[in-house]
Amino acid sequence: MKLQSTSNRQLNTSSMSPTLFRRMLVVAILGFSAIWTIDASSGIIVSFDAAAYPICIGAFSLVFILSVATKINHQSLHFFVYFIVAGYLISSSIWHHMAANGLFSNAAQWLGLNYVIAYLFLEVKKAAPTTIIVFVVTIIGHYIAIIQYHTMADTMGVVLNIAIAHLIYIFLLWTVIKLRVKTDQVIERADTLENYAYVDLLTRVLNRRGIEKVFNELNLDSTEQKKNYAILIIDIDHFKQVNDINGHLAGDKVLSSIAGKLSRTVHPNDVLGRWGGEEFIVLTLNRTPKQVMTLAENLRTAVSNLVIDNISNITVSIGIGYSYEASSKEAVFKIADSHLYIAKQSGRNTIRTSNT
Ligand SMILES: Nc1nc2c(ncn2[C@@H]2O[C@H](COP(=O)(O)OP(=O)(O)OP(=O)(O)O)[C@@H](O)[C@H]2O)c(=O)[nH]1
Repeated sequence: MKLQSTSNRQLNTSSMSPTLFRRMLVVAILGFSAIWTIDASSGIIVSFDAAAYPICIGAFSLVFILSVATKINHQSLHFFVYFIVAGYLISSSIWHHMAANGLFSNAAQWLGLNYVIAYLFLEVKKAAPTTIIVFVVTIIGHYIAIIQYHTMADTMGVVLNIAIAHLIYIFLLWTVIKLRVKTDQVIERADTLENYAYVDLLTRVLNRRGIEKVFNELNLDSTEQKKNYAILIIDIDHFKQVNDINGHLAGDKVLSSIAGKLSRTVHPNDVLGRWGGEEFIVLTLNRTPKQVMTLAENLRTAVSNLVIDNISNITVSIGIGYSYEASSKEAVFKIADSHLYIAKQSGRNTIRTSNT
C-alpha cells in the first residue's frame, strides 16, 4: 500500500475527467438545442444555423455515446469535440460576415470560446499550437469573406479588430495556463518531499511516521464500521551479532534485503514499514486468522532462505495481534508485541499468536 499521493498528477495535460467531459457534452447538447428551438420558434433562424445546429447536436451525442460505450482514447474525443465547436464558430462567423448574410454580425463575439475551449479540452502542449492555427484560419477566413464585397479599409477594420481581441484572449489564457503548470509543479515537489518524510531511506519501506500516517488514514479504530485486521511485528533474530561479526555496513545490507523480501512477499494491499532498528510491521486487512498465519509463515520462510554476501542463517521472529482481540490499534499492537516477546523466548525463528 502506498501513501496517498498526488505525484501522479499529470502536468501539461487537460485535467478533465471523463465524467466532467460527458457533463459538458450534455451542456453543449442542451445549449445548442435551446438556441435552435428559440431561433426556430421566433423565425430568426438563418439557413446556416438550420443545418449546423442538428449536425453539432448529432456529433455531440455521438461523442457522448462513444465516451460511455467504448474505451476510445478521451484525448481523441476531446479533439473531435473541439473540431466541431471551433469549426462551427469560425464558419458561422465567416458566413455571417459575407455581404449577403449581413455584415458585422455578432457571431464574431463567440469566437473567443475557441481559445477557452482549446485549453479546457486539450493538453496544454496541443492547445497552444491549436489556438495559433485557429487564430490564423479565423483571420484569413474573415479577410477572404469580407474583402469580396467591401473596401480594403472596411475589411482591415473588422479583421484587425478581431485579430487584436483574439491575441489578447490567447495571451491571457497562455498566462493563466503557465501559472497553473507552475503551481502543479510546486505541489508535485511538495508531495515528493512530504513522501520522503514517511519513507525509511535505508530500506525504502514506510518509516514509523509513515506507518502511523497510514494507520490513521485507514481509520482502524472506527466505531461505526469495525475493521478486521491483524498486526504482525517482525523482529530480526540476533541482529547485533550480524553487525558485530560482519560490520555495520553489512548489517545495513541485510536490513534492506530483508525489507525487499518482505515487501515482495506481502499482498499489495498490506502495509509494510520499518518500526525502528531491526523491527518491521505488517498490517494486513480482511484476512482470516488462518490466512494471516500463512502470510506470517511465508514471511518467516522467505527471510530464512536469504543469503546476503555469504551471511546466512538470517531469521525473524513474528508476533501477531488481531483486531478482534482488542478495541484499539494500540492494544492490538501491544498484543502483537507480547507475542513477539514469547516468540523470542521460545527460541526465535518462530511465530506466536494467542492461539499458538
Ligand atoms: N546495521 C544496522 N544495525 C542496526 C540498525 N538499527 C539498529 N541496528 C542494530 O540492531 C541491533 C539490535 O540488537 P538487539 O536489540 O540486542 O537485538 P538482537 O541482537 O536482534 O537480538 P534479539 O532481538 O533478541 O534476537 C543493535 O545492534 C543495533 O545497533 C541499522 O539501521 N543498521
